[in-house]
Amino acid sequence: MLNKSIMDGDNPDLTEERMKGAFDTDKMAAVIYGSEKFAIRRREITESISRIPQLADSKPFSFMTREEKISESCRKLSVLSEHWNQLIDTNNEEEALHLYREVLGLEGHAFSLHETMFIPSLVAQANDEQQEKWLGRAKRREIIGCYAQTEMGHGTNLRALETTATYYPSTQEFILHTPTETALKWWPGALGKSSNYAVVVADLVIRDTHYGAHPFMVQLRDEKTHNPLPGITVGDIGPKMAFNGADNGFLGFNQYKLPRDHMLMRHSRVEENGTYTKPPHAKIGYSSMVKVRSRMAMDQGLFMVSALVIAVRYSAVRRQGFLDDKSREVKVLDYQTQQHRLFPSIARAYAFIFCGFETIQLYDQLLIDVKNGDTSGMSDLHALTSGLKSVVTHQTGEGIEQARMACGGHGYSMASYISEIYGVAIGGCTYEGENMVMLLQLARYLVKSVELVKTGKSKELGPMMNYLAEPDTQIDLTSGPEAYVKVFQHAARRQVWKATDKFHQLMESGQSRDIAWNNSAVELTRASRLHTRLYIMETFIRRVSSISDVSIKKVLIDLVNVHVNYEVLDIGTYALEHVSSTQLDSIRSQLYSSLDTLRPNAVSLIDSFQISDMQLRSVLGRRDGHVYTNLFEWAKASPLNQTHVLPSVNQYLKPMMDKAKL
Ligand SMILES: CC/C=C\C/C=C\C/C=C\C/C=C\CCC(=O)SCCNC(=O)CCNC(=O)[C@H](O)C(C)(C)COP(=O)(O)OP(=O)(O)OC[C@H]1O[C@@H](n2cnc3c(N)ncnc32)[C@H](O)[C@@H]1OP(=O)(O)O
Ligand SMILES: Cc1cc2nc3c(=O)[nH]c(=O)nc-3n(C[C@H](O)[C@H](O)[C@H](O)COP(=O)(O)OP(=O)(O)OC[C@H]3O[C@@H](n4cnc5c(N)ncnc54)[C@H](O)[C@@H]3O)c2cc1C
Repeated sequence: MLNKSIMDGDNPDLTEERMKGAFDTDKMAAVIYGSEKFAIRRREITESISRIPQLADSKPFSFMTREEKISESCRKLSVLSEHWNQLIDTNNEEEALHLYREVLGLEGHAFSLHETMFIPSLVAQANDEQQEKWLGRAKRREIIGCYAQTEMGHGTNLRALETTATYYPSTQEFILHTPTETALKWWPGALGKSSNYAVVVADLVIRDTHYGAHPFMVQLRDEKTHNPLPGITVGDIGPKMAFNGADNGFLGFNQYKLPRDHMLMRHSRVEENGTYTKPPHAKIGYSSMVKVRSRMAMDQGLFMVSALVIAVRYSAVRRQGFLDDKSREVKVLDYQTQQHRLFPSIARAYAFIFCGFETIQLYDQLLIDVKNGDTSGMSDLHALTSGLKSVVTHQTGEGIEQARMACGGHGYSMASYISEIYGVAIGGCTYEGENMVMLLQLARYLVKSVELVKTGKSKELGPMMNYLAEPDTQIDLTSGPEAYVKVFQHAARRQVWKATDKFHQLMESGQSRDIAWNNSAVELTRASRLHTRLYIMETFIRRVSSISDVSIKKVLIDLVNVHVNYEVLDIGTYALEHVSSTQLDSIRSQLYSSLDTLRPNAVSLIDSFQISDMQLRSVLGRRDGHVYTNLFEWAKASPLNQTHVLPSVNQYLKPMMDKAKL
């Protein structure tokens, strides 16, 4: 059996799709998740979870209030605490994240930031003694932590953070203080009600000199009573667009005393007498953000996949309208428009995940290098992950929204769960650096790269930048995916140079650097997007070329074909400089035929992600495809349907109607 999801009693339309798949979904899972070993571990973990009934949702999540969601996730976390060691290798971050996704889903929970930012901050920023003191406790979950950086008045511009940490040599203490309302920490996940510790980012002040943002380990709540400690104001910021299982919070300090050794001192130090040692790289304190950004291609790829699993499975069981055969309605997945809506997103999701593996490894390597005193890779990874987080979050948002529309009316129902996936994923456009701002960070790097080329220093170009120095060449579109890479290189190179030239010309015309930058910003962000999309395409092709299994490689080449054709058409206005409109027409025809080629493998391609029904929380996306019966059951479970006559009818509608009858 090539598609391992085939089960007796499933919806025959889905079974038919799974029979059509031309490759082994377990083998594809090994490619997606980086190794056969991890793909197997994922399945084992999912299987073990299913044997612990207390880990199941106690009722449909969509019908829960915010308080119920928070209580439910805490209940499950306490059940999990009895099983951690038997379920996962607790030192393996990917296993832990899989466990969280399966059991707790995506709406957030008390440990939302503990694994993703609190522990990584201690790993990257705390010195050995500090790690000895806190890291073990954090890993054993004796304490719950979060990452408190953003303030009500400033998230983007970290240099303007108002919270101060003033050092007093006389007492060898810092005083943490929130001088204004806008200085309140605002947004940190799991801060409001769950965390009892936080890595707090504050402006370090010693003898009236401001040294800028530095991280501090701060206890917020009493470990016995969980009450806030004196001098601390903390609470929940209220409901959000989505992610309402998490208690994003506010935090204020009133002259709160903190011992000297609570500043995280791996890279910068404050001695007892107040002498300050600066870090080996000015931005090393920003590393926790780079860590999360380096994960975002993977995490966003998986958000998009969840929506696509739902939309593709549903499209294979939803029948509406006719093609040739007028005796039976067709699966909506057979419509070219439906394929055009969904398949390019499947391709992007695969591409994002392959990029994600690469950037996660780059971050892990950077962490080792920095520990050994080598900070030279920081700028490259900062630039790469800044662009990547911006492009993948934006395209993921687009892909999920198309997946929702592809499910018609039922996509709009919470039974599909796609709106929740969208709401959580789209937050990624904002958190870890607002997308425009991060595109402009990459643009700084691109402009510097062009300046290197212009001044004859091309040899100093960073990784992935050599194409900026190359001349335009003739493109032979029949020579395979590499030709499409060339189209992207041409378009990206032209746009990067154009934006840089504009910036330079504005400065030459007398504008200050900052004003010239602002007046070139839209062109600069365009350059960053093209450069990043080129990186995604190259990574995708490189990864697929490295695969040896013939059937897996074949279907992934089909997916690459969808990707490259779609992407080049999508940047048509830029590509037109290098590709004629006749050539674009031929790319369009190739895209349509590549959609056709991919069609028989669509369900197997999304099944390969092996996302469980428990994690998916979607009636439309059920693995067994029994959508309609379960849709009715789901609606019957609505709290509104627990009584025939609502109190509001008796109180308002009935008297109103009765009065109208008089
Ligand atoms: C993992 C999640 C899994 C699932 C998700 C599920 C649900 C979601 C749940 C929760 C969300 C999770 C996490 C969210 C947490 C947060 O949002 S934490 C807060 C994040 N905040 C930000 O990202 C703030 C963004 N702002 C910045 O990073 C900086 O302010 C800035 C980079 C924009 C500017 O910094 P400045 O200090 O002012 O520097 P600059 O003058 O612009 O640049 C000077 C030079 O420094 C280089 N540089 C900047 N940053 C770095 C870096 N990190 N590393 C290396 N170099 C850096 C910059 O490029 C400049 O270089 P030049 O050579 O050009 O001078
Ligand atoms: C779901 C979620 C979870 C979060 N979790 C955390 C957390 O755990 N910890 C934490 O500390 N924070 C967290 N945050 C906060 C988040 O990191 C910030 O909201 C984010 O960095 C954006 O900053 P901002 O809100 O100040 O946006 P702003 O900077 O105010 O953005 C507003 C507009 O101004 C534009 N803009 C701002 N500066 C520039 C510029 N220099 N050039 C051009 N345009 C500019 C932006 O592009 C945007 O269009 C979270 C946010 C969300 C939504």
